[in-house]
Amino acid sequence: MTGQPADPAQPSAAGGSGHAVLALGSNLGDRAATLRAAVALLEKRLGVLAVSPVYETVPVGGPPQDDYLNAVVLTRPAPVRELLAAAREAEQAAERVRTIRWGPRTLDVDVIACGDVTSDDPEIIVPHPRAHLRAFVCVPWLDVDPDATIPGYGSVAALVAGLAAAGETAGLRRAGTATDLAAAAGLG
Ligand SMILES: Nc1ncnc2c1ncn2[C@@H]1O[C@H](COP(=O)(O)OP(=O)(O)OP(=O)(O)O)[C@@H](O)[C@H]1O
Ligand SMILES: Nc1nc2c(c(=O)[nH]1)N=C(CO)CN2
Repeated sequence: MTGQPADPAQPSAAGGSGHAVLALGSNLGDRAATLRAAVALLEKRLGVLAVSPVYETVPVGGPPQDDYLNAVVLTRPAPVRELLAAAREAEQAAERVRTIRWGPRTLDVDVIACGDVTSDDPEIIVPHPRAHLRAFVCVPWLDVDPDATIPGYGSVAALVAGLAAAGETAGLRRAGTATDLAAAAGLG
């Protein structure tokens, strides 16, 4: 934590009200270690408020590739460009190489939402335009914030129910406690 009150609902003039939501994914290299390092970096740059359980997930879209570890992190709110900069810094620290769209990667960090803030800047679209379609985002997000909503799409609980009914959650399973991310954020 950064020494400020850990209240996710605290308003912030810098980044709108509420907290920011970042989604992490890794399917190359030591996936669990990569996620832990990313959470530690996000703690330093933004201040981590909560981390979800880690899920092992079947790849959605893209070429045939190995399974992912996915998790969601809640951070303090910040301007969306700052959130993107922290996400990119974490990806660079993991030596991410961009090749084909939706191809395998050491680390992907997507900015999913930040309270009720919206951005249509193509460099940083908020809420993330595909978040509501992705069980590997919505399921861990719901775990860590049961009251979550996506501006324009409604409650994440309802989205997860719809994804489950469509069979989209079948490719997710909780990873073991060895991948727990809380310690990496200093959350004990
Ligand atoms: N909310 C956002 N979070 C992260 N990147 C974003 C966001 N909105 C737009 N972008 C832009 O998307 C571009 C592609 O990002 P990236 O290569 O991580 O895509 P991807 O993770 O493969 O696919 P997807 O966007 O479907 O998750 C980046 O240049 C980035 O600036
Ligand atoms: N299971 C899973 N599938 C994906 C993921 C991901 O993180 N997990 N990320 C993608 C592009 O961001 C495309 N497909």
